[in-house]
Amino acid sequence: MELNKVLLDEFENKDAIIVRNLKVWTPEEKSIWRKVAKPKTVIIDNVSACIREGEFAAIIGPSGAGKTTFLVSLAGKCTLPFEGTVTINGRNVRDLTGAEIVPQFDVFTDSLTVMEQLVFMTEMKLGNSTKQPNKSILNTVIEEFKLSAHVETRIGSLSGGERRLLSLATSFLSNPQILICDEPTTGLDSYNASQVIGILKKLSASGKIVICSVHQPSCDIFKEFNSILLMAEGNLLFHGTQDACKSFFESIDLHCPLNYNPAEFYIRAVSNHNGVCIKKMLENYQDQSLDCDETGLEVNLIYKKPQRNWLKQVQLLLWRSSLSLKSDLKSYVFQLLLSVVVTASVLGTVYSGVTGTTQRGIQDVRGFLWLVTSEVCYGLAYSTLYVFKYEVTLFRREVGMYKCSAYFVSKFLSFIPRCVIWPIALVCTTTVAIELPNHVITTMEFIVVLIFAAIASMAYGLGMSALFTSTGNMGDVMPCFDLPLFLMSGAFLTISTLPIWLYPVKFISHFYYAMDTISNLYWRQILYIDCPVNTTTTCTSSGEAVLYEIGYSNNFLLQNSLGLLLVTTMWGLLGYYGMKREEKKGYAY
Ligand SMILES: Nc1ncnc2c1ncn2[C@@H]1O[C@H](COP(=O)(O)OP(=O)(O)OP(=O)(O)O)[C@@H](O)[C@H]1O
Repeated sequence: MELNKVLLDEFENKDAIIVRNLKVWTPEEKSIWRKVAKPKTVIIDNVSACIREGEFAAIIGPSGAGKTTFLVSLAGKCTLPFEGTVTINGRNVRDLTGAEIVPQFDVFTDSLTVMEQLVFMTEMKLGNSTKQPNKSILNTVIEEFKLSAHVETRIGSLSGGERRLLSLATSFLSNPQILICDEPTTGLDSYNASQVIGILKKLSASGKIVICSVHQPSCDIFKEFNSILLMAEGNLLFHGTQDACKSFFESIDLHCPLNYNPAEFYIRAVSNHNGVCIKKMLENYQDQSLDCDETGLEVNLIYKKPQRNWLKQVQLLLWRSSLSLKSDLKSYVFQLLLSVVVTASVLGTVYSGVTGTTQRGIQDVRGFLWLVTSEVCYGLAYSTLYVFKYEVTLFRREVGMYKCSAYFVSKFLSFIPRCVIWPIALVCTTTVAIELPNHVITTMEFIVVLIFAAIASMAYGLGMSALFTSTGNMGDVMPCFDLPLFLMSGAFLTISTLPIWLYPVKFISHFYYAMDTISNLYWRQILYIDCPVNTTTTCTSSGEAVLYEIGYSNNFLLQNSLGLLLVTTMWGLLGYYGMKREEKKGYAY
C-alpha cells in the first residue's frame, strides 16, 4: 500500500515553506563573575528562501555554517533568540504540526521494542492505535520504512541505519507535510545511507517537502537531491537545482573538475573563510522568497493537534516506563534479593535476640530502628536520583506531545511498586532476628510506616533529580541535604534539645517522621525496662521514658501522617518545577 494513499493527505495544493529575513543569534551572556558581558554571536544572518512541494533539498556547507540552526528554525523549534518569519502557506510554522524534524542524534528509550515505540507514538500523536485509520498508518509506516523485520527487536540492539529509519518512521506518523532531517546519513555505511536517502526521495516524490542537511555526501547520494541550499558563515549563498548550482559556480569562474564530487567542491569553495567567494555569491544571490506567492495558495493546514487527555497521557507514559522496567526486571529482582539477603544477614547477625526491655537493649533497638528506616529512605531516594538526568533529552524532544505534569506524575507512579516491595522485603526479613512485642502486628505496622516513608523519600530523590538535572551534580548536592535531614531522625541527636531555628529542618525531614512513628509504635508497647539494682546512673524504666528522652512526639500518628504528606507534596512540587524549567528550555537538538 502506498504511504501517501493511506495517510490523510491534507496538503493537496502546492505548499511552500517560506523563510523571510531570518536572523538567529546567541544571547548576550551576563554574569556576576564576568566584568564584560559575552557578546551575542549571529548564527543565521538574514536568510530568505522559499522551498516548495516536491523539492528534495540538500543543505550543504562547512562545519559551523549554521545548517542545524537553520533546520530547527524551519521546524519552528529554535530555542535561540531570532527575528524574521518562517511560514507555511502564510501561517507561522510554530503554530502548526506541518513540519517534523528528525535530529542528528536519535534519542529513544532503548529497552523498548520497535513496535512498542511506534505504538506509543501513534497513541500519543494520533489516538487509539488499534482503531482504523491509525492502525493502517502504523502498519504502512512500518512497511514503508522497512521495519517489518525488526518490530520485536529492542531499540538498543538496532544498527545505526535501522535507528535512523525508526527515527524517520516516528516523525512520519503524524503525516507532516515537511520533513526536516539533520544529517540523516552521518555514521551510516553506503548501503544504509542510500536506503535512507531512497526512502526520503520517495516521500518527496509523493508531494512532501523533504529537507536534509548532509555532511560530506558521496556523489551517489548527492545526485539524488533535486535542490541544493549552500550555506556558509550563517548565510544562504545559493538555492536552486544541481544544474543551476554548477552554472552559478561557473559564472564566477569556479569549475568543478571532472570526476570530482560536486558537493565537496562547493563546500571547499566557501570554506576557510573564503571571503571573496562568499561575497561574490551573496551579491549574486536571488531571494526567491519574494517570488513565492503565498496568497494564491489554499490554506489547508494542520494546526497544533490537541493532546490526548491528561489521564491518557499519564497512562501511556506509565506504560512506557513499565515496559522499560519489565525489560530490567531480572536485574531489579536480583538487586533486590541481593540487598535483602545482605542487609538481613548483617542486621540479623548483629541484632540477634535484641530486646528493648533491658538497659543495654535500648541503644541496640534504637540503632536497629534507625538502620531499617535509613535503608528504606536512602534506597528509594538514591534509586530515583538519576532518573531525569537520563531522560531529560528525550523529555525535551517530546515537548508539546504531553503535559509536563503528566510526565512527572507518571514517573512518580512508576516508582510506587518499589516503595511497597522494598519495605515489605526488608522489614519481613530483618525483624525475624529481634524480639518485637506482638511480632506480626508490629511488623505489619512497621511496613505500612516505611511504605509511606519510602514514598516521601522517592519524592525527595525525584525532586533533587529534576532540580539538578541541567547541572548534573545531584549526586554531590544530595548528601549535603541528607545530613541535616537525617540528623533530625533522633538517632544521633536528642530532638528535645534542638534549637528553635532548626525546627523548619525537622518539619521537612522524612527521616524524622518515619523514625518518630516507628519508634512510637515500638516503645509504647514496652511497658517496663529492667533497671539493674545498685546502679548509680539514672535508669530509663519504660518505653514512654525512652520516647520522652529522645524528644519524640505524643500525637505521633496525625502529626507524622500529615508531615509525610507535606514532605511528599513539597518535593513533588519542587520536582515538577524542575522539569517545567527543562520544558521551558524547549526542544533539545
Ligand atoms: N545554542 C547555542 N549557543 C551558542 N552557540 C551556538 C548554539 N547553537 C549553535 N551555535 C553556534 O552556531 C554555529 C552554527 O552551528 P550549527 O550547529 O547550526 O552549524 P552546522 O552547520 O550544523 O555545523 P555542523 O556541520 O558541524 O553540524 C556554530 O559555531 C555553533 O557553535
